[in-house]
Amino acid sequence: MAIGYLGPEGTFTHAAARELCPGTELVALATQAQAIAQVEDGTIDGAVVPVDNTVNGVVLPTWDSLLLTTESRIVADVLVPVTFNAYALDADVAPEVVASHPHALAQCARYVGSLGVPSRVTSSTAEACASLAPGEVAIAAPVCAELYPVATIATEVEDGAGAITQFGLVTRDDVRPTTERWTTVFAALPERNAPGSLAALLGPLSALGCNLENIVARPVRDSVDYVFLLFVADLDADREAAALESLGARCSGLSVLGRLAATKPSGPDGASGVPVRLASVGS
Ligand SMILES: O=C(O)C(=O)C[C@]1(C(=O)O)C=C[C@@H](O)C=C1
Repeated sequence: MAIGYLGPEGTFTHAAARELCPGTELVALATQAQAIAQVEDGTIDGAVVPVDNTVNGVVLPTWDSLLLTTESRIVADVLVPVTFNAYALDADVAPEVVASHPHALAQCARYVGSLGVPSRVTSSTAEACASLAPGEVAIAAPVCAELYPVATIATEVEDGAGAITQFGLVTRDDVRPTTERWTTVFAALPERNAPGSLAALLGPLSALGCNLENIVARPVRDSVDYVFLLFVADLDADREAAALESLGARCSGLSVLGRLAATKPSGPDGASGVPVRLASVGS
């Protein structure tokens, strides 16, 4: 059993993979696109990928990669609190460049701006530490202080405390999480050439008592069409079946990209999925 993750060691995805798949062989890969493609073609048994972040929203490269698959879907998930430190090879560094994953640079925009130097985008936060050059500052997880030969020059450099990233386990098995309630992610291609086709697709969901929590439009490759990612929350099995039937009758293509547990333990205060997101937005 081998599970891929966005490497190298010390990424937030690595932490999520250890939580979701304890005792399993973990394989470091360069991108989540590569990880999902390797699940799809059977090279690996599963992959852990970021799906949503309380600051940056849905993680588009993950969903765009899932849209290219036919067998793979998200079968389990976990929330990981995200906090960043700044590292350099030398504690007395005069910063010339700041390096990290684009999501990390965005979540630490104030600190990054205060350095007043150009950014170097890396494939992950830990990769910034692994490839750190003299004169560079890397932004990465606290655990990187133990994994890489770096000096910590600042801690908790994120703009706002309490950010959380949700990670999903992608496999080819259609195994539901052991919960009664979950958010199902449907990819639906409505019949677009008629006025009101999107409203016709979505309207019946409310009559079925389904909570449409989020909707994201993504372009369909090699076409002028868009596919809509529908995050429908608080579904039990019956309601999910009814939602599938209703959507299927009103669109030209439909697939289930995965199920995310609506309520799960995690976060420093033991708070749960959706309520955490709402609480952090409101506070
Ligand atoms: O670079 C990492 O450490 C990752 O696991 C990726 C990732 C992301 O894609 O959002 C995960 C969590 C953080 O929000 C920053 C980066």
